Amino acid sequence: MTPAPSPTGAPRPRQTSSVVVEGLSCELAGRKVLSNIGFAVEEGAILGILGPNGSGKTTLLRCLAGLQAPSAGRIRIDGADPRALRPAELARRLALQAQDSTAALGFTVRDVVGMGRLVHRRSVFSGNGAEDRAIVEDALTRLELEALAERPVEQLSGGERQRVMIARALAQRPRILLLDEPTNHLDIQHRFAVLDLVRSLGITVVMTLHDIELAARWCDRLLLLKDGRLQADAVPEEALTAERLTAVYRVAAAVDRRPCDGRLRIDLSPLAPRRLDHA
Ligand SMILES: Nc1ncnc2c1ncn2[C@@H]1O[C@H](COP(=O)(O)OP(=O)(O)OP(=O)(O)O)[C@@H](O)[C@H]1O
Repeated sequence: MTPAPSPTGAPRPRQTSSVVVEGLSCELAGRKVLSNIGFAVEEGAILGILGPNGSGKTTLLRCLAGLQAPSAGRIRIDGADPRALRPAELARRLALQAQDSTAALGFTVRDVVGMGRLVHRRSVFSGNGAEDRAIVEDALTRLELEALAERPVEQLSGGERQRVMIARALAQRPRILLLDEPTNHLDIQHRFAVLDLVRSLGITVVMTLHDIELAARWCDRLLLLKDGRLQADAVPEEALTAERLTAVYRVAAAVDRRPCDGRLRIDLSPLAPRRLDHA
């Protein structure tokens, strides 16, 4: 997959924070699923969110995208509260690739990627300009979807559909990209390719991931969540200690660096089974 240009061409200098979260808590169905979360993402940086199932990763992304109201705290997306922005204005600032792509069923791949351009039109009924078409073709090419462009999305495999949803988010040409487990259906080659592509965009990216080594390799900073609470907010080398991985994931962990390139090597294995004491 070919790296995409940032909307303005060259990657922007990393100076200001494009995402700022302070004291964020969120309740769903009367249960607190995020508690007092705070962090900032520098413009152009990639933030990875890690944590076990149910730790609040998707809820945090939904809060950033303005889809979920916090019960306390403050979120700023390029200086603005996402829930105070008009939908079109918010969509020009950020794009969310969600895990659930059922909204796209019944459309071809090209149509679905083209939906990323709708936010840039005055009306959904206004014409599909040459620039829009070129951006859609570019996104299809970058995600290696040209051969699938006329196929209905419901006929695609899980990994192909995942690439379509990423292409749609790219076609939106946002300043901030939110990705919810962008690699979970992808084979290893496409995982690397998609993450290389994301890295090459030069825009701010916040993504949830389950693969800890991929997160360590492609993210500038990592958040670790457990039960809705922040356990770490640091560069991968500092966030991913063996003690913290054991505490967060309840697995045995060993972390060292590969001699060949100095990258983090993370070895996880089950904890010794606990004896079940029966009275
Ligand atoms: N609409 C909802 N109503 C009530 N509870 C919800 C709702 N959505 C999520 N939850 C709960 O909130 C908690 C956090 O869910 P969330 O989807 O954010 O976790 P996650 O870290 O993304 O999990 P996973 O790794 O399994 O995708 C979970 O306990 C989940 O059951």
